[in-house]
Amino acid sequence: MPAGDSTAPDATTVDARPVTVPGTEVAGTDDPAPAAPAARATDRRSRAAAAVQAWAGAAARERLLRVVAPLDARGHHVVPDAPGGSRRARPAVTVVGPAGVHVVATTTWPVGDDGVTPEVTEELFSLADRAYRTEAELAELGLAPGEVRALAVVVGREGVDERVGPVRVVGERDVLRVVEARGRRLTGTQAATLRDHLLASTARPEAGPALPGPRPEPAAEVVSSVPPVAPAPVTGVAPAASEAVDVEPWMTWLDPAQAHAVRRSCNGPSRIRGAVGTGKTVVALHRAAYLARARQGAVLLTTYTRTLPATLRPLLARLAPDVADAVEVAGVHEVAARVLAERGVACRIDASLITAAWTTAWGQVGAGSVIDDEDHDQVYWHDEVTHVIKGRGLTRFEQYAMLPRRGRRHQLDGPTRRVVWDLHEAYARGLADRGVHDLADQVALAQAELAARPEPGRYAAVVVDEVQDLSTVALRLLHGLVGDAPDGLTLVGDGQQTVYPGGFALDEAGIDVGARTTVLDVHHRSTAQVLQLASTLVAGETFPDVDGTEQTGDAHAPVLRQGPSPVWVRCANEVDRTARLVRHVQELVTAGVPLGQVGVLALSRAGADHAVQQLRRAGLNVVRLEQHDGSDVDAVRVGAVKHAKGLELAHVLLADVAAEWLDRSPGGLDDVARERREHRRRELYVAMTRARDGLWVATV
Ligand SMILES: Nc1ncnc2c1ncn2[C@@H]1O[C@H](COP(=O)(O)OP(=O)(O)OP(=O)(O)O)[C@@H](O)[C@H]1O
Repeated sequence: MPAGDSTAPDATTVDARPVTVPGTEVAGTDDPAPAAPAARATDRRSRAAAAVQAWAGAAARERLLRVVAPLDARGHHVVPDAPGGSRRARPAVTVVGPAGVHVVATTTWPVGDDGVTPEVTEELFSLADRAYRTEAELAELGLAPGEVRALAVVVGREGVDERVGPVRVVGERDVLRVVEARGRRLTGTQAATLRDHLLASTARPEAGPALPGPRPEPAAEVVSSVPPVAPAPVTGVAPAASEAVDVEPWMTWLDPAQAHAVRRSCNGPSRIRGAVGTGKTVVALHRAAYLARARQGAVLLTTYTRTLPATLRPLLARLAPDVADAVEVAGVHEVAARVLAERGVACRIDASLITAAWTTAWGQVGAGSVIDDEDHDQVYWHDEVTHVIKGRGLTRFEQYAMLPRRGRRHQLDGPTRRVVWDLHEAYARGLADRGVHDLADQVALAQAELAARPEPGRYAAVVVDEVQDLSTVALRLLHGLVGDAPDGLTLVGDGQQTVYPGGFALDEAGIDVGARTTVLDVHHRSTAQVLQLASTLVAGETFPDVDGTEQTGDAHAPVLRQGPSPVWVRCANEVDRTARLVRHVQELVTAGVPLGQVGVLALSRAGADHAVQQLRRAGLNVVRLEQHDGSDVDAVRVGAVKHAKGLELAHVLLADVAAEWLDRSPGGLDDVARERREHRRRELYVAMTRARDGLWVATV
């Protein structure tokens, strides 16, 4: 078909050409009817116009069906769109198949240099709106929002590939290639489910216009995972093992609460929470991509853990190649460092000088004082200074004297707090004397810098994963980047997995999430057996949630996936434990488990170092988690639990667990011992729940 045909009349253009439409009694302008009264003439004219419009609509539909015929021939389902949209909307079809969902319409896209006319703008806007409505409808079943694409086709053309907002404009002869280039994303069962749903919905009347834009906030305090319309059972459309797709299953198919959380529109900062393995990181990735598509400007996806961004970056590139460049994935310290560098603010981080500053301060203030007791080690006071004091950005002793110290069980009296404050000041002097800053200073400097000279356009939105690990100052920094803008700040996390003792509440950082919280409750990672053992560690325990309340963990739906029982070995001594650990890794390798799917996690650095040494001695390839760049290297992952946050492995071995940490009720513990034990057990809980299939714990 010639290029010029793209401007042929269609349903949006009332053309008065003299055409006789078969099956109608209405003729064109040379109607030989005898002269009649004016009213009858007007009536005839309007009936003629309607008939021509109907004809033109039918022709446009036919043309559209010709455009998608090659897809039909390749096994994609073509579903006619429901009537609706704007009066001038072109007919559209939804193509559902292995390559995802495409809402397709033809366009009068300009051929020459005329630019985009208002008519084309309206066509594309209308198509984007149809795709948006389809996305909303299919999200109820769990289809990931990014899977619905809007395709405007220039009839008779080849080699056209333009993007106008969310709409991709392609030539007719490019359609098949463009669609199939997306690879195999949906299983046959999923595609058929979507087709049936769309076919059923085309039969029902439109729910009225639903243009993209601000949507009303829900009245409920917490949005439950139950979608507004009962979805098809997730299990019914989840990919079966025999129907492999080219992408990770979660990239295209979400559970309904996840899909809701990704698309939810909020008039201010919002929160997404859920127990371990409920897909929070998955949702964070989807939401970052979703916001990048919906907005002008960059989106920041950030987290506290330095190692997690390296894992997230390649996932995002696969999930959303179309917007991967618009999403910056960076740890919060990386963001702070960048801000300072851009503004020429000096900030020198030097680990050995930082340690020297601490050691000197401890010698000057801590050693021999009331805080130098048997109950607390220096790590406790270091955490108190860096997380509790500096993490909040406290500047005066009076602030610290009154602080509730949420999450720290051991109460400190006034004189003790005074000593801790003196220690903090001595440490600060020590850093200054050496011309260095620690990581808490780095974030505080960047936060102060941005507060003094804001940069409102830097990011269109910020999505924070593992928010429970951030400090108050880090949250202020991130909040400062986007403020309370609609959908500006999305906080994702689980207070039960807190492994740093800052204990902050969102209001300390000036953040109010109001009723804008979504709770995820389908566990997607571990077997029921792994989860059951891990859950005993936190059952009945409370933790200070970022909403300022004391919480027990979020519940999740029963886990159906079954696997072997976790192994708990009681070893005679350390030598015995190491030998068994190495042997178990070797057994997994012999059983065909890839080395990269085995993780050895430790609670202490010494435990991780020892495991690395012994595994290497046995000839096994090892990569330290803190040095891992997220690539798919064939080596056992070894590291501290802190570095395993957000990660998962098929098999997890715990290298340095003390038997008493697993003991349910030791009794008679004072506050300090109780706090330490709770902290340990929370870390163990995080470590164990990194395992998808196998868990091995050895105690001495
Ligand atoms: N919709 C889904 N379909 C299939 N798998 C999913 C889905 N959502 C999540 N998963 C899988 O579940 C596992 C856990 O997901 P994710 O890491 O996002 O959970 P999380 O809540 O962030 O976990 P944690 O808090 O324990 O770190 C991953 O293997 C992920 O691929």
